[in-house]
Amino acid sequence: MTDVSNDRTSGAKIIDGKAFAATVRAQVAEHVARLKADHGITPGLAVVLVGEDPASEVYVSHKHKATVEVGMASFEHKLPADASEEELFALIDKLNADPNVHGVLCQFPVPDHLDERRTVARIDPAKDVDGLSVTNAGLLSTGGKALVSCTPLGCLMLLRAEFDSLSGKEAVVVGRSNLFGKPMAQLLLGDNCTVTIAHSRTKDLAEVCRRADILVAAVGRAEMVRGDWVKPGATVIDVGISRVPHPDKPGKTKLIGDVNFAEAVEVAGAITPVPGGVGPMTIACLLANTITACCRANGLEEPEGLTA
Ligand SMILES: Nc1nc(=O)c2c([nH]1)NC[C@@H]1CN(c3ccc(C(=O)N[C@@H](CCC(=O)O)C(=O)O)cc3)C=[N+]21
Repeated sequence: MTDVSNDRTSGAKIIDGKAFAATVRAQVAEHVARLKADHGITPGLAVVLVGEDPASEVYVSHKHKATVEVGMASFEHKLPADASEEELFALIDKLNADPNVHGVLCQFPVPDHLDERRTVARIDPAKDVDGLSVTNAGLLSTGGKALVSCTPLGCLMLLRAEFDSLSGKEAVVVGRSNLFGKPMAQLLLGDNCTVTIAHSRTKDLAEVCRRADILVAAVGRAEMVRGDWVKPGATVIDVGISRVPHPDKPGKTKLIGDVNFAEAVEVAGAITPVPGGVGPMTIACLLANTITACCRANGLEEPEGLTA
């Protein structure tokens, strides 16, 4: 089957995350223009990259480009792979204190001699646009005004657009990371879903997944979720991004998700593709979080629709 448009007669609706992300970025750009015109404020995002991981370099350059495109200030800081914790923390302290920087993100993974938990803890929670700090995770789970981790926030936006209401839906999140699974579960709970967090030790994982009206796969294992794990008509959100050798183009790679797309698309009601699904939403939500942080820092009203 080659037709992947939304009006096919069989198979699932393909959720176009790339197009949705473009609308989010356009909203962000409008707010940036207003902040500049009405208040003389340019929202700024600082990204810190330690070491020379090629995948991370690509992500960071995508983030930089997207930031500049919406009219924000982008501050890129690269530290050598052998940078000490003192050097990294000195940089984070400087960004925390800089009034032109409203969001601070340290790209992960960091080299082994550095500690992600300690790094996140060093970032001012008000600038923690990854939503990873203990403060933001705690605010999210207690229904407060958190900065919410970008990928789960993007998934929530896609899901809200698919349904009139998420209330009462059976949601299964496969994966329990602090970066994704846990905040995703909290967001779905906040929208009144019945939430199950499944993971690698879950008994009868396929059976648990088959209960889901909303199945969110973030296991980190390529194509692990098979077609017969999907309840007919379910909405499937694929958070996986594995880079594998391209089957037809020697020397090239391709991205695949945690869901076996070809199988699942025949069963699901709606499904996100990889690429072009969740990934672009992550970057759009990073920009959205920077606006939110900027408005809060300046005591201004927050834009609607860009937060949870
Ligand atoms: N502190 C931190 N925060 C992050 O949010 C973070 C991180 N570290 N480390 C790495 C992961 C990964 N990540 C992605 C962002 C965009 C795409 C994205 O735009 N993907 C496109 C395709 C891109 C391509 O073709 O390579 C898509 O799925 O369509 C994917 C993955 C953010 N991460």
